[in-house]
Amino acid sequence: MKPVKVGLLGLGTVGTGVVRIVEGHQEDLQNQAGSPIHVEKILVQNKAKARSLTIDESKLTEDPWDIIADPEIDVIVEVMGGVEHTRTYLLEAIARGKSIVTANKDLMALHGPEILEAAKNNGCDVLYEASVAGGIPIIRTLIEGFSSDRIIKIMGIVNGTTNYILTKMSQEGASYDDVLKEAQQLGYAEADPTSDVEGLDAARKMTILSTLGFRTNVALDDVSVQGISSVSKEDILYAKRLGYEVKLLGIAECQDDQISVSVQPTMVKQSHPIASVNGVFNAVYVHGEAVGETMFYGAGAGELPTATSVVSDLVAVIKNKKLGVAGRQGAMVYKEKKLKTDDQISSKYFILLHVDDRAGVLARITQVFAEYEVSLESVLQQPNPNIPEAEIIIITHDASKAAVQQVLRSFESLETVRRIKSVYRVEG
Ligand SMILES: NC(=O)C1=CN([C@@H]2O[C@H](COP(=O)(O)OP(=O)(O)OC[C@H]3O[C@@H](n4cnc5c(N)ncnc54)[C@H](OP(=O)(O)O)[C@@H]3O)[C@@H](O)[C@H]2O)C=CC1
Ligand SMILES: N[C@@H](CC=O)C(=O)O
Repeated sequence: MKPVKVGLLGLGTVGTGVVRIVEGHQEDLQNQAGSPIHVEKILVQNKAKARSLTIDESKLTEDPWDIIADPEIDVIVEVMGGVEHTRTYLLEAIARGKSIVTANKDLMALHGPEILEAAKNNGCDVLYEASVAGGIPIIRTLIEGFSSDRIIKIMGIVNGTTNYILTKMSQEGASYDDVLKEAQQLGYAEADPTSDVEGLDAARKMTILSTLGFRTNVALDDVSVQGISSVSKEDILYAKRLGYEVKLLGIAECQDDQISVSVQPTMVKQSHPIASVNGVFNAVYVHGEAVGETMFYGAGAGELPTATSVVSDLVAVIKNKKLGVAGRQGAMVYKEKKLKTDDQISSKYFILLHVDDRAGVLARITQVFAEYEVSLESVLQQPNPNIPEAEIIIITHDASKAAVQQVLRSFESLETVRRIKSVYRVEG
């Protein structure tokens, strides 16, 4: 049986897992794909680097064209990361008729439509299951499992690094910097972890999920993004006392074909299943009009979980080629994009203020909420021994983002409000 020859771009955390699974599960993979699968050549930056697995050195190359231009290579598996040069390599490979498997959410969020169009025009597949939520098969689920439904909400913990950091801060009182270092050592964080902690990695993943879920071309610029660098241990403790956990949540909603997509630290009610997703685990909650609420859970990063998704895409690509259906998926994106305005985006909010401790202050504050028609679920005023002022903790009912922003602007010019300490969206 003629083997399928794979060119692997990258032999880091994920690439190493891909080699281990292709070698370790060869017999099963061969039975499913109908051919042996050989990793023929591997692109790395530095051939001399020590590797955590034994590899035939003659397979390694530092020249991408050794792989892209090799007519013997059938499929390219891209697990090297990066955007511009990677886009060039993949478009060149597609132009030569090679199908692609990639774990690269940065690339797919920014250039997905162009790459998928090129693949379709050249009769190739581009599959990218590992690009969102590591080992959870959420992309296949959105494309196939929910093809019959209309999705109204996708809410996810889609970044393992930040969930690992928030969990350790919440459960062990660990410091942000120490846990970030740990996440880097464990291979969860991106080469530049700023994209994890500032929410950009999650925003890229939400761009991909909302495009597939709502069947419209969501762009990265459509996603409002806030990371976790402003989350303090104090906020986490407050959340706990009130029955919430702080999570970096991606939230995509669609009502009457109007959508909103955001990523922000969010207070999630402890009774919501997503609140108990801890460590490097990810979860994606999908609410469909017909199916109701569903949730998908698993490891969101790391060598073998991510490689599992990559290799299952590889099997799918090989099967499609054998069946003669490569590059012939139906249209996944066919609706005109309509974005909600801030007036139309609604949720509950947690607001923590430091205020002067004197008569009439609470009344003045609640009056501001009333002026902008933001109704309140609970208000708690208490002294804080660590500050000279009093604290007011407010949880609103559902309110528009625009109205809450107006309230916060009013507080900035209100003399009795010394500090707007924290503001969080609330879910659950
Ligand atoms: N780590 C994870 O858990 C997950 C990662 N991903 C995505 O998978 C991809 C790979 O991630 P990961 O394995 O963690 O990355 P690593 O940094 O661990 O590995 C990158 C690999 O690519 C090689 N490489 C990088 N740039 C170049 C270049 N310009 N030319 C040649 N080789 C290059 C490196 O070579 P060398 O070894 O010589 O340095 C290395 O082998 C990224 O897109 C990432 O976002 C997706 C889901 C989870
Ligand atoms: N850095 C990412 C890796 C997977 O996509 C994460 O932490 O989730």
